[in-house]
Amino acid sequence: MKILNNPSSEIWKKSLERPVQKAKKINKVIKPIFKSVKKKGDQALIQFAEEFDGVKLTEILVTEEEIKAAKNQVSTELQEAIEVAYTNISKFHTAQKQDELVEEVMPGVICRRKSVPIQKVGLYIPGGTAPLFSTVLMLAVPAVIAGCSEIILCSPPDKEGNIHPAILYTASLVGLRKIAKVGGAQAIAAMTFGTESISAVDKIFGPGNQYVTAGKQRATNYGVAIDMPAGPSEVLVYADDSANPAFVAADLLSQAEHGIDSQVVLVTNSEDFAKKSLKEVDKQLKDLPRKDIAKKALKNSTAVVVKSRETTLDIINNYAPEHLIISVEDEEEVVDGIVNAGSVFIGKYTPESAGDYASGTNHTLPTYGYAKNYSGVSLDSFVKKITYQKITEKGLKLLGPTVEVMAENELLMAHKNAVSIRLNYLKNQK
Ligand SMILES: NC(=O)c1ccc[n+]([C@@H]2O[C@H](COP(=O)([O-])OP(=O)(O)OC[C@H]3O[C@@H](n4cnc5c(N)ncnc54)[C@H](O)[C@@H]3O)[C@@H](O)[C@H]2O)c1
Ligand SMILES: N[C@H](CO)Cc1c[nH]c[nH+]1
Ligand SMILES: [Zn+2]
Repeated sequence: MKILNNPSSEIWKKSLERPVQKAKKINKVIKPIFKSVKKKGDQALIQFAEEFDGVKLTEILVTEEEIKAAKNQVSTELQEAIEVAYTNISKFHTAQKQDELVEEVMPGVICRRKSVPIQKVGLYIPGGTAPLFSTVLMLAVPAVIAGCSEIILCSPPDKEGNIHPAILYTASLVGLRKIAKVGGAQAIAAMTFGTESISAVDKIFGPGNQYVTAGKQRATNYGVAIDMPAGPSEVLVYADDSANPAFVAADLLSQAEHGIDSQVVLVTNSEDFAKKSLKEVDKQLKDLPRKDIAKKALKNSTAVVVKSRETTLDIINNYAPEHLIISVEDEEEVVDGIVNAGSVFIGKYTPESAGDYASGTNHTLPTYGYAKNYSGVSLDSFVKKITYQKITEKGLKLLGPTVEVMAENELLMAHKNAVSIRLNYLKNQK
């Protein structure tokens, strides 16, 4: 991880570029996967599991027996931790429910808006290098609270043809029953087109590697909605001398260990603090089981030393990090200046991993700068909002002439007539 001292905006922009996503190359791989799944259904899924996951599957869907057996393989300690996380995530997502909105905008013209669940949703749970059972909570809890009627979960099988027991345990705790042993772009294609075992869905959710992310983008060509591009994890830590360099290093490493294409950034006003933090990174890295992955991610990573608060905010809002940690004395002042970030962690006792697992917020967040125009997953992601209007006789008499004038001026006489015919009818009633 290199240190940039008071760089110009050209230099910090260049240094903070995310590792290149090989979109062209990845699309070349996933195009035939989509074609094959569309044509051959389950047979293609079995073939790709053999090719990419190294296992010959006989069944795509997880059986009830497998789900029951999974519970015995998850320690009581972990079951209890999952329960705490489940409770917090449920509380925060239930609190996001919105009452139906009703507004009488003029006498007799009543407008309403109501959240209605998306019926069929597909949840992707990554399983390539780490069994992300926490992602099950992040996606399934809001899907259930929203009231989605069909929920399918896809996750890659291991070499024995199993999904990690903690993923199965968590899915069953939340009430999911349809779980498929499919990973990568083939899982996304299956949820897009449907196969014998997997129904086509209306919207696909979940993070994943570049094949999954590109697959989700491709799914949108077929009328399927997606939550957002949620790719390689990243964090930006903004810290001053009041922060603890060991805490900062631990936070940087927590996201660097996700994948070799992850990126972490430190922004600080003190060169000395930057040096201390990077020394801690080297020290803590040695003991990590995933140090080889983290080391590669750190190669894409930078510490930026800047004195001015204005430039700091410029860097953060330009980078638009998936996760932003603010560990400075006047933290709330900084919070007010943030306009682009997936999720913000405030103060030195708020590690990013608390949000990854159990604080209650959602960890499925926009990466790669998409925090500029996307939100993270929330209850809203699982509903669409239908609007309604009811116009009474009195309302039409009041509003009708406005519509007539506007329609006439747009040269759309049929639109005008739909009002005039009613107003004339009401006139003749008298
Ligand atoms: N942004 C977020 O909210 C968030 C949350 C959690 C995880 N993540 C990210 O999710 C990612 C998880 O990636 P992962 O790889 O561990 O699991 P994954 O489940 O996303 O991918 C594994 C699958 O990729 C496919 N695949 C692998 N190599 C392939 C190849 N050469 N050709 C075609 N397909 C291939 C296989 O089908 C395999 O089953 C990480 O990058 C992590 O940072 C992001
Ligand atoms: N940090 C990831 C989101 O970028 C989510 C996660 C799951 N488990 C651990 N972390
Ligand atoms: Zn994480």
